[in-house]
Amino acid sequence: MPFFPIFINLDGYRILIVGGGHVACRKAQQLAEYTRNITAVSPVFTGDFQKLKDRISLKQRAFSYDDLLNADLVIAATDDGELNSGIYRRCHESGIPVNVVDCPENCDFYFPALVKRDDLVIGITSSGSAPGVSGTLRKILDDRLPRHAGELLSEIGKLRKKILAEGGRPAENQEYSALIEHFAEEIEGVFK
Ligand SMILES: C[C@@]1(CC(=O)O)c2cc3[nH]c(cc4nc(cc5[nH]c(cc(n2)[C@H]1CCC(=O)O)[C@@](C)(CC(=O)O)[C@@H]5CCC(=O)O)C(CC(=O)O)=C4CCC(=O)O)c(CCC(=O)O)c3CC(=O)O
Ligand SMILES: NC(=O)C1=CN([C@@H]2O[C@H](COP(=O)(O)OP(=O)(O)OC[C@H]3O[C@@H](n4cnc5c(N)ncnc54)[C@H](O)[C@@H]3O)[C@@H](O)[C@H]2O)C=CC1
Repeated sequence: MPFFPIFINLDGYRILIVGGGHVACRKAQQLAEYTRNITAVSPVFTGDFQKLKDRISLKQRAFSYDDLLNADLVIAATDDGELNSGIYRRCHESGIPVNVVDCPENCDFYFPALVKRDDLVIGITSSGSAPGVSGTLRKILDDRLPRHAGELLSEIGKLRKKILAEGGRPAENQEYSALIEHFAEEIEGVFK
């Protein structure tokens, strides 16, 4: 079965990343765009990972199972398969959602490839079939999607809020429909 995409508000989630390598770093870079409450534990962090130190709490030591006591969402991203499976089992016992990077069967949730323009977020998955394909499609969309798509969305969002505050219905508002039409034309232009 394909994976179902769910977009989560990460406010209030304490996220724990176990591992400090290439894969853990990619997960950390993604998550850091959506929340500040991230801790990573690893005896060694790559140079790119260390660049995130202002946004992520880096604990330079081996993982301890006690680390799970302060976590609501866990990413097991070490190169130690046995440790990753152990983290999976303990998270399951404790009811903590977990992503295990070397074992799709041991994942409660999966990372998508992401295209982001402010609040506009496109998530892509191959449902585990071939993650490299998700990354390739992400690059194509990211190159084409206009940089200002997020600003256009923000403008439309502000109008929608105003209409709702005045007791109106966005779907019946001409200015709102015209802005969405303008948005569609801008996007369609680059995909023709
Ligand atoms: C199940 C999942 C679990 C999860 O990690 O959440 C998973 C699992 C595994 N990935 C593996 C390999 C690779 N993964 C990538 C890249 C990405 N992987 C991502 C997600 C996911 N990967 C989830 C499924 C999502 C989906 O199906 O779409 C992306 C989309 C998001 C992200 O990581 O942020 C990100 C692209 C981001 C971008 O470019 O935008 C590359 C390419 C590269 O590194 O450039 C390779 C090498 C090429 C290849 O194999 O395709 C392996 C084998 C490891 C080994 O060989 O040891 C496993 C384990 C297994 O399959 O057994
Ligand atoms: N899901 C995905 O997107 C992908 C998953 N993988 C898998 O991800 C795994 C990790 O790959 P890389 O990041 O490239 O490896 P890496 O060798 O760059 O990093 C491994 C990290 O694990 C840390 N680590 C090891 N023992 C630890 C412990 N006891 N406590 C805390 N941290 C510990 C190391 O310090 C290191 O930072 C591999 O098993 C690989 O098969 C690989 C590519 C993509």
